[in-house]
Amino acid sequence: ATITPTLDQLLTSIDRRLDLAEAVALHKWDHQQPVQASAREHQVLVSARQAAVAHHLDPARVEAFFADQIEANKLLQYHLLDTWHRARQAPALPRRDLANEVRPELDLLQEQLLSALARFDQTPPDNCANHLADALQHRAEDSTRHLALVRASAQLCKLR
Ligand SMILES: O=C(O)C(=O)C[C@]1(C(=O)O)C=C[C@@H](O)C=C1
Repeated sequence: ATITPTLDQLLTSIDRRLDLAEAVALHKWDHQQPVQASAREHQVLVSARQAAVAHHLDPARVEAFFADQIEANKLLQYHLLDTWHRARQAPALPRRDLANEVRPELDLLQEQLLSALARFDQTPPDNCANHLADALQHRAEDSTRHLALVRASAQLCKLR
């Protein structure tokens, strides 16, 4: 299949956000916090909606896109926590504070995601769903990441 650069750039940004799920899950493991943080989700969605206009994007499109990013992030977190519970331990990775380090980094990715989404929406590929499926297969390092990418990109081809 042909590589669609705008799709590829968007998936790279989506992947970067998913990469942070491990640091989030480690913080939640250490501090026995639930994965679900509804107030924070609301903040993320409000902020994304507000930034949509500057990117000439429909706020509803942006909210749906970020809701999918959050769902995919939670999917990875639940999976990681399950793995660590089974092992009775979490990996000895450097810890990063959720509020002071990881969430600000998630916030920084918002702009990158919106730019990439705007470029993608300007020239969506023909046979979008087929292109997407090929790109996801090509990109995912393992079946868990593949599933998370599928979840994160659920509405990408749903263009008005
Ligand atoms: O900030 C957190 O606590 C996260 O787990 C990250 C995130 C997100 O993807 O932005 C995901 C799930 C939470 O419900 C809130 C936000």
